[in-house]
Amino acid sequence: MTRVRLENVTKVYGSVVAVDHISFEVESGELFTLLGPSGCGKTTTLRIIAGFEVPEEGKVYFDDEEVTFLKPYLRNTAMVFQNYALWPHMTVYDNVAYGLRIRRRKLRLSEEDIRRKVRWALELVKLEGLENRYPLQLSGGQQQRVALARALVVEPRVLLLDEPLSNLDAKLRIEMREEIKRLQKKLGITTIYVTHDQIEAMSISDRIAVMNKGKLLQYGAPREVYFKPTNLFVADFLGRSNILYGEFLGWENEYALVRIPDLDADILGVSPHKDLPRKVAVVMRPEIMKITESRVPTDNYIIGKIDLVMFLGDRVEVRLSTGKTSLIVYLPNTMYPTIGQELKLVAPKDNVIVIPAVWE
Ligand SMILES: Nc1ncnc2c1ncn2[C@@H]1O[C@H](COP(=O)(O)OP(=O)(O)OP(=O)(O)O)[C@@H](O)[C@H]1O
Repeated sequence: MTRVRLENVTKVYGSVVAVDHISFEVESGELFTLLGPSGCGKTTTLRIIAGFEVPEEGKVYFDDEEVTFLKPYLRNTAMVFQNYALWPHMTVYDNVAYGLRIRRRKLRLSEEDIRRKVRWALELVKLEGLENRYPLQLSGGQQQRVALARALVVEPRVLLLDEPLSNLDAKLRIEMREEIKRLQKKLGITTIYVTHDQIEAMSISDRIAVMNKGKLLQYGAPREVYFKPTNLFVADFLGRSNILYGEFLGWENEYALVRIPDLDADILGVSPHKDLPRKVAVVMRPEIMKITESRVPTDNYIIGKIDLVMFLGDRVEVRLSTGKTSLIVYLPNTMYPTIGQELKLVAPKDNVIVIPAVWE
């Protein structure tokens, strides 16, 4: 099992800083996800770890060994690509065996050893019986399984997955992400996963690193990053948020008090920052707001009128018009809200997040 550490890594293409002084550590056996919008530098970071790219600055370590300049084939990583990158003229068996055959001498493998290992990998990804098919005779999901088997068969120190589910339909994506998570836990391979899909990232990862414009903005366990975003980009990119701008008035015990002109009210919330500037943003997730029957205003009391109702199956999403703004609120699917209905809500102050009002 291998720890992966990046120290201050920077990669520049011409005038584009693809990766900008990034540092993080992936623990041994962990599933670590790089999450961010297109072009934020996720793939470049992965390619640096694989050794396909050499950074201009910074260092990469596998455990305590520096590998920044080590050739890719000496790192023993395996990569799975979005487009599978299977060899169309080779059968499933030969695709999976390929990595073993090129290492055959070094690893002193007999044809029987190879057969055993290929069988093991195909069993892991549930493709037994399809050994003699060609990639084009397989569905997208099956092709992705072959790609996964081909990566796992060499028993890599580090498994690198670059948007592996992007080409699959929604249902299959959910099925495969479950399977990847199960497999990864079973084998305990240190895995670095790249995606722009925040739900996929939260569901599959031990920890997530959120990137934007080449920079790593925050990393932590999914719950930590979701519930305690330290900046506006993370709050907005991960999950859905109501973001309201206001003026920080000071601390009331451990709570930040914020005047919000759009609500014509003061809101209390918690902050991951000890010091807050005057201009702040208040983040309220749509699911934190609770209906109250109280007419007596309490902390973080919000009253408004519903102007849009959307039934989403597992919940009802409403738009609540309040003050000069409109909030997204999730209600249980047992409720039948209607347009024009008045709603009285409380946003529990421990679930309201206050952060500086800057987008970086
Ligand atoms: N070989 C290259 N030559 C020039 N610019 C590049 C090269 N590779 C990446 N870039 C640029 O570096 C930036 C980061 O690209 P990267 O592919 O790492 O982003 P990404 O987050 O993986 O995006 P996507 O999800 O779209 O693949 C982008 O602006 C991209 O255009």
